[in-house]
This record gives sequence, C-alpha cells and structure tokens, in this order.
Amino acid sequence: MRLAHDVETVRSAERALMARLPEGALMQRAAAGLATACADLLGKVYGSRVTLLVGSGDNGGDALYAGARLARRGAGVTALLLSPDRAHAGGLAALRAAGGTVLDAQDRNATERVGRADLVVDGIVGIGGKGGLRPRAAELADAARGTVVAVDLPSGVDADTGEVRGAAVRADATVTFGTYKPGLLIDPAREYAGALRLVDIGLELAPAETGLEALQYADVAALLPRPTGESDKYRRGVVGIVAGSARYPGAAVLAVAGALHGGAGAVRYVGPAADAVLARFPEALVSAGPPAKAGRVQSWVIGPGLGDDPSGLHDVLASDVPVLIDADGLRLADPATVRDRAAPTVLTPHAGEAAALLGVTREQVETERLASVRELAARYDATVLLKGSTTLISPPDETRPARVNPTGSPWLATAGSGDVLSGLTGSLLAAGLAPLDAASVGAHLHGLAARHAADGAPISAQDVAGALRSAWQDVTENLFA
Ligand SMILES: NC(=O)C1=CN([C@@H]2O[C@H](COP(=O)(O)OP(=O)(O)OC[C@H]3O[C@@H](n4cnc5c(N)ncnc54)[C@H](O)[C@@H]3O)[C@@H](O)[C@H]2O)[C@@H](O)CC1
Ligand SMILES: Nc1ncnc2c1ncn2[C@@H]1O[C@H](COP(=O)(O)OP(=O)(O)O)[C@@H](O)[C@H]1O
Ligand SMILES: [K+]
Repeated sequence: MRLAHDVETVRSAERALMARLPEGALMQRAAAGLATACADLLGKVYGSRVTLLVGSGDNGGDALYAGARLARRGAGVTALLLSPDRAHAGGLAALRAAGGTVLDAQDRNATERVGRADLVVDGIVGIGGKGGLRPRAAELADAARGTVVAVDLPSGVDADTGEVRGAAVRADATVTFGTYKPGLLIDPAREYAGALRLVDIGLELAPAETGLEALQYADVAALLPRPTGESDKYRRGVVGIVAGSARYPGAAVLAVAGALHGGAGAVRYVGPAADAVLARFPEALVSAGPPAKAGRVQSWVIGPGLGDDPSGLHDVLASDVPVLIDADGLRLADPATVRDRAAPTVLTPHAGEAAALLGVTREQVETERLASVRELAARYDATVLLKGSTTLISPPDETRPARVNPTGSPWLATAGSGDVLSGLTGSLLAAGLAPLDAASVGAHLHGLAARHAADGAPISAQDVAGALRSAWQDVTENLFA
C-alpha cells in the first residue's frame, strides 16, 4: 500500500523524531536523498548547471544543502533567493563553502540562470506553502528549460487536498520526504508533480494516521477473489445488473461485460435489453423483472443506461445485499433511502454527476476532488467512487483513509467505460469484497485493463472489458515476480 499523510501528521511525526536526533540531522537526510535523486536525473553531475529556486523556509534549506552536495561533485550551482533576508542560513553557508553562487531572485541575470540550467530545483515552498506562487517565483519557474525537480512537493499546490488555486511549479519529478502527501496523488496537483520518489528520513507514522492510500499490485492480488475446490457458481457470488433501456441497450451489454470479469460465479440481467445482452453474452441469466422476482443475488448494480425509469430502484434499494448505483441511478436515488439501508451502498459518479448531487459546478468538483468525494460519502452514508483522471474512493466513515487509484489512463475517457467499471465493481461486491475494497480493486483493474488495451492507441469500452482478464493476470503474476 502506498500511504499519504497530511501536513499536520507529518509535522508532528517530524517533531517527535527531531527531539531524538542531533540538530539538523533530518534536513541532512532529506538533502542527501534529494541530491542523489538530482544526480540520477542529471546522469553526469560534473560540469552540469544547476539552479536552485530558494524560498524562505526549510524547503529552501533542503535545496541549498542538496545544491552544496552537487557543487562538491563538480556541478555549477546557482541559488536564486526569493526572500534573501530569510533564506536558510546554514544551507546558504554550506552552498557558499562548496563553491556555489548566490544571487537575489530580482537580479537581472536570474531568469537567464534558470533558462540555461540543466536542472532546476524547486525549493520555493514545501508543506508550509499557502496558495499559489508569487509573481516573481512564477516567472522564474516558467523560465525553466531543463529538468525540474520539486523538493517535497511542487510549490503552489495544496499538500493536503491536491488543489491548485494559482500558479504552481510544473515538475518532471518530485522528491518527497518521509511519506507521500495526499496532494501528490490527487489531481489536479498530481499532474504538476511528475515522477515521484520517496526519501526515507525515518519518520514513524502509525497506520491510523494515514490520510490517503493507494493499492499496489500486491494489495490488489491479495484482495482478488479466488475460487477453491469447494466453490460453485452460487458460492462464488451472483451479481444482478439493472441497466439499459430501449434507447441505451449498449450500457447493459457493457455492464454485463464488466461483471462477467469480476469474479462472481454468475451474472443476472434484469431489464429491457435482454436480447442485446444474450446476443453478446449467452452466459448471462436474463429476466424481464422486476428485480425482486429475478432470483437471489449477492449484489446489485443499477443505473447504466437506465434512462428515467425508476421502477427497479425500489426493489434494489430494499434488498439486503450491497448495491452499486451508477449513472442515471444516481439521479433517481433518494439520499434518505440510501442512508437508511442496512446493507452497504456504493455510488460511482463522474465529476458532472457528483456536481449535480452536491448542487455545485463540475469545475468545483474537479478542483476539490477529495472534499467532494468525502462530502458525498457523508451525505449518503455510502462508499463513493469519484471517477476521473485520478479516481478517488471514500468510505462512509470519514475517519478512515480515502483511497486513490493510480492506474487510470486518459484513454479511458471513452463512452461506456464507466458501465464496464460498474459491472466489474458489482461483481467484486458479489464475490464478497468489502465496499471500499471492491471499489478500489475495481478501479485498479479497470485502469490497468485500459492501459493493456490501449498500448498507445484509442480504445473502446469493449476493449477495456476484453482486457480485464489480462489485467487480472498481470496483477497476480507480478506478485511472484
Ligand atoms: N520539519 C522538518 O523536520 C523537515 C522539513 N523538511 C523540509 O521543510 C519543509 C517545510 O519547511 P517550512 O515549515 O519552513 O515551510 P516551507 O519551506 O514550506 O515554507 C514556509 C515559508 O514560506 C512562506 N510561504 C508560504 N506560502 C508561500 C507562497 N505561496 N509563496 C511564497 N512564500 C510562501 C511562509 O511565509 C514561510 O516563511 C518541508 O516541505 C521539507 O521540504 C525537510 O528538511 C525534512 C525535515
Ligand atoms: N482523463 C482521464 N484519465 C484517466 N481516466 C479517466 C479520464 N477520464 C475519464 N476516466 C475514466 O473513464 C471512465 C469513464 O466513466 P464515465 O464518465 O462514467 O463514462 P460513461 O458514462 O460513458 O461510461 C471512468 O472510469 C473514469 O475514471
Ligand atoms: K517545493
């Protein structure tokens, strides 16, 4: 599991550790890790040109000490001080002693120093940053032509939420200390961070303090359902799909396609697109409805392509099994009814749907993804999966960490791919995964399947469904690699 912690938690872990270590030891660990990462990015340190953008806090101190290490290995290092009076004194002395140059960021040669650098180190602000870059910092950051490496996080982004309210540094890589910060994993900030490298500085963080987590291959592999000798199709779980309409029969086909690859033993389809479903998937069990008469299932998926027909919703929400609500179902479901359910509910909106449910604009949801998914989970007392460039999943209990899925691909932005995800996730629910696990494993496999299918070229939602098997194999094989 990749874990991220918010600023307050990082600060208190740092305080505890600093109390046990000699003064400055922590910053030296950070600077050593940063210098190594810079050297890797440069390839050859000797003779390279490095420019440091240095703010008023310890983030600038990290950059200065790392710069001193690079200068000792033969790099030509220039520090540009954005607040010359407040720059880290020890770091400045170290850089000067190593032969580095120090300039005021207002110096007329400053922009040119940035433009000519092979490597630009962003030490403007770290976890102490508030709001976007000030104009001079933005100007200098914009002048970079070489590789940009951010110290701890790209300056200008919000460490806890991933929000980007003003100008921010666009890094090729971010070297972060002690733990990931949520903002490094959540869009829009994630896009600014580039490749991530974590430097261990010895911080001790209890699992209960985690703010955000991302499943890795091994976590997904451990959660995937596996049939045993005792299994039969019913014990493996049956997923019921209520989807499609005369107008949108394809959504039913795609949701069933996802469900058939999610580990349940059987897929029941209820709705008006039975012919289309059977033509494509003879293995589906179809019935004309209503859901209450369709036979026993271990989970329901309702919503893809449903149109305005709310008739199946009552039966499904009244059931005592987990229910996943997607697409049109989200509009039709009454929040109080969802909240009152005894069995779990999972909602899977994209940003537009989430905005409609919250009564805000789509832009607001996209800017404040974490707050939006948390708010929906609280309002519906449900697990909520917010789709998009980084998919976020919040459990109903806000004291438990949210999850973020790192596997997605922009090729997934194609009509119908969400229907595949809802079927897949419903199938994982039927197979017995807890709602948070089903949603995050579903998003993980779905994103991976898109990558397998796309391989650099456009894909359709059917291609995503078709690649779910190879994504599943990939996850389980890598476990033993
Ligand atoms: N505390 C520790 O033990 C360690 C901290 N480390 C580094 O220290 C950083 C945190 O240092 P600080 O707490 O000094 O905070 P920062 O270096 O993040 O910056 C705080 C300073 O920046 C100013 N500031 C805030 N927003 C700004 C903006 N938008 N534009 C310009 N200036 C702005 C503030 O007035 C304050 O003076 C971490 O991100 C990490 O890089 C590392 O050295 C590891 C150890
Ligand atoms: N830019 C992107 N990067 C990665 N994944 C994306 C991006 N845009 C959309 N997706 C994913 O594509 C899927 C689209 O689902 P959805 O919006 O419900 O489409 P539809 O309703 O057509 O099925 C979701 O899984 C979402 O997370
Ligand atoms: K920074």
